[in-house]
Amino acid sequence: MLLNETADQIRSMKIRGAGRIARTAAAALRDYAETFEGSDLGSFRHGMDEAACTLLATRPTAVSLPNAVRFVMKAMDGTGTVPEAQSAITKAADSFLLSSKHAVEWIGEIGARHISDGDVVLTHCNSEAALACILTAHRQGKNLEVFATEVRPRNQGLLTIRTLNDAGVKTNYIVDSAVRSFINDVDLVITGADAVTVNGAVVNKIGTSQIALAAHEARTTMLVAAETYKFAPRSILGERIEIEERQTDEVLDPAVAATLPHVRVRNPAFDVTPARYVDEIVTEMGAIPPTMAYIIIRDHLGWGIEEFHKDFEFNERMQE
Ligand SMILES: O=C(COP(=O)(O)O)[C@H](O)[C@H](O)COP(=O)(O)O
Repeated sequence: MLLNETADQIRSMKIRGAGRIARTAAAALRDYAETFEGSDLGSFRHGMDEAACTLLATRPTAVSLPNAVRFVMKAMDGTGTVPEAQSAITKAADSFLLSSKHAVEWIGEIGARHISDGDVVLTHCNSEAALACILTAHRQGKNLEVFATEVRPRNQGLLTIRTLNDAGVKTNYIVDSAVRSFINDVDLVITGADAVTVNGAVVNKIGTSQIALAAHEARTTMLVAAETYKFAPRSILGERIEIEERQTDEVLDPAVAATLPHVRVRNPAFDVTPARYVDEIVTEMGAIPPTMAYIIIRDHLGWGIEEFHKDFEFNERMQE
């Protein structure tokens, strides 16, 4: 697929979910690099910067996207020829794809240990990482029941219930506003994440923070399943995660909206759950308290403060 087509598919949400978006972007950069013909390293780098920019502009919230793009682009550092740079990019992209796949598998294993036989689990949206925990526990023979929300307005819950149904997991499908009515029947909430900030706040599908509040009030455990490449390095510098606000026609038919001149339709796609409402974040490095986010960013992702200078140079180059 051409890079612009890939970008369109991410923008229109044909490809969605933070992990998939990141893997798709890494593969798109690799494929784009391989199509370059010529020997001028400057032109190659310029083309790669443009491709990175195109991908980064698709959706603003999932931090897995800039983290994946940076990981792949950084591989060009120190290369002296186009073939060298191409091969470094291919290697980095392939290594990201493999480690991302393994991360989800590990999260499944670790998350499944938090699920006991007979548990009722509630999940929101359609998260590979959250589903990995549920499906691993199911494969281990634990008897589970799941509540899955509808996820207005894009109904990602449909994807979730199909997957759960295909695996033979007993599932209840509920509208988003029914969460509080059922929360006392639930032992554990597991969601995914689009971003985790340095203070342990979790950015995920709109409605997650309401579910976390309901879980907190009911003393129901709230787990977040997230690969470490969803942790947001730039939040160390106080940079906020942009919450994507999508087109209003996803919420209300434009013909109806046209009859309501005093009504403004709002459609934020994500919200922020403060760390105090999250019991643990299940990463491929283990389950951690959300307050350990800084350690993940600094020690595991390797983002010391000096890295921001390099990152700044990269951003400057991309804006040229
Ligand atoms: O909020 C969403 C998807 O939102 P959208 O449908 O708007 O992309 C998912 O919970 C996270 O991205 C985690 O998913 P995963 O665990 O698969 O990375």
